[in-house]
Amino acid sequence: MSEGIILKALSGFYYVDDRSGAAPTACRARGRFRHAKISPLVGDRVRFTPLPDGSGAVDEILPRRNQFQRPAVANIDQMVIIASGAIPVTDPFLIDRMISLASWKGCESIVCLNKCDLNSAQSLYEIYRSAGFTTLRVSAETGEGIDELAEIIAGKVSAFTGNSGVGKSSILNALEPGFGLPVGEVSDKLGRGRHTTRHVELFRLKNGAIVADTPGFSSFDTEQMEGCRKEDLAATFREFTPYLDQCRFTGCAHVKEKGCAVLAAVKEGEIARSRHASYVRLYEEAAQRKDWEEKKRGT
Ligand SMILES: Nc1nc2c(ncn2[C@@H]2O[C@H](COP(=O)(O)OP(=O)(O)OP(=O)(O)O)[C@@H](O)[C@H]2O)c(=O)[nH]1
Ligand SMILES: [Zn+2]
Repeated sequence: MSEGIILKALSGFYYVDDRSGAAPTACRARGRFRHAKISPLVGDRVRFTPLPDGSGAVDEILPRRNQFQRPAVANIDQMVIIASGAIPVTDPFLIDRMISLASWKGCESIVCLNKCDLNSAQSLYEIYRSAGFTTLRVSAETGEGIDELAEIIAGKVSAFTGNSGVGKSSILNALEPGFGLPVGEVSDKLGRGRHTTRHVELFRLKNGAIVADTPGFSSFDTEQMEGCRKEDLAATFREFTPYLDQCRFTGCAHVKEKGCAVLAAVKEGEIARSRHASYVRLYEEAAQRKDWEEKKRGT
């Protein structure tokens, strides 16, 4: 039996890389996974049996460190959230939702502001820098900041996410010239990308980084995203931490309560307004999701 990592899942095949330098083995999953309703995910570490015809069969999925539904990947060390101050301009809510989800799953977030040749994304830069995230400016076009990004992802498994057309594939091409990933035109009047990337795929870069390019999302897609319980949400906003035990009432929701230390910090400019607004939106969503799940269970 061999061991490897699933780089790509397409049309019922899982492409498993065993680090031998040979092309990945196209594997089918054993029937028992289907019966147990378990699907192997891109990023899964698996044991597989190579078959005489060059294909293989996935026998076992090794324990996952984490798993995400959108993008559908497992075992991610860090989310690299690509955003842009140029068209298509990124809504900070999308960044905050990704960061919160990643944090809940035990995964670091890096904010990478692309297209800085067109727009320096100053307000996004300040929001995420001051919240304590590694925030960098890059340009896939001019190459600015690409070396810094290469250092941040070296030796780790990173997922590149971001709204469609923000330049995820372009950045991968800039990191590894010769990759030649297809890049879409942002020609649409609304400034949306064209969803060039349709599936999740992991790429191994020369510096040992493993990177997932994921399909770009729109705000519509993210409405259906998973999330944590409302009680766990504040802990996924890292800059709230120093204030969480300073509120007047225990169990404070930090939404509009009297004597809330988080709200006071927002007022003082110590927490960005957009970050708190995202928190409130996610809080309301989490509350609704709970109601809905309870109704579904008939409780
Ligand atoms: N000026 C400029 N244009 C860029 C930059 N990065 C990407 N673009 C352009 O933005 C458009 C979209 O780039 P993609 O790399 O396809 O974006 P994506 O995020 O992978 O898009 P999806 O696959 O739809 O999620 C292309 O026309 C790129 O040439 C940049 O740093 N500067
Ligand atoms: Zn509070």
